[in-house]
Amino acid sequence: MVFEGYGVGKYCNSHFESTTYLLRILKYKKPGEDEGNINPIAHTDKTFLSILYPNDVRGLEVMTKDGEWVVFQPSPSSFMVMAGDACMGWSNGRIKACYHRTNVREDGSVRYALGVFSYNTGTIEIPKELIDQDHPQQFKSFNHLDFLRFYDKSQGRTKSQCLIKAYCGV
Ligand SMILES: O=C(O)CCC(=O)C(=O)O
Ligand SMILES: [Fe+2]
Repeated sequence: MVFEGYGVGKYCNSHFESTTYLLRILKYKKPGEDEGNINPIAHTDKTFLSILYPNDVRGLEVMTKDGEWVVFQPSPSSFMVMAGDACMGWSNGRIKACYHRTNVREDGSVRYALGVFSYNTGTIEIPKELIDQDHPQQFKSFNHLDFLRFYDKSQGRTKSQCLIKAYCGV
């Protein structure tokens, strides 16, 4: 859908042939008084796409482009699809990586979510159709798995920042 929406559907097959998925069960709760912050700090995912299916406990918060935090309202019939850093690189910055955090506020509530995270095993290149005078190239081609290694090494120092610019920004 995303590829077709941008008129680059012809690259879809080759992209999916080199896509791999990670399925995780996530569990978060409001931290106890002596626990500090046990939930993920604000971040962008390092994925291409992340798909979340949570239970009915609220907690996922997403930052709007105006800098406001909004709480995602879970419903049994909805999934949350978020662009990660790799999608931002691939789309030449047209699709922004979603800045989000988990913040369970209700005492005793436990948030469970199923997360499907997609990664590309090859080199990600911006489709030439997405580069023009109005949209000059913002990212060099990059290997997604090498980008994850770069992220791993920068843990703690830059964990909360969108790293894709630091990694392969032009
Ligand atoms: O609370 C959630 O479901 C999202 C967790 C999250 O941001 C992540 O695992 O990257
Ligand atoms: Fe996340």
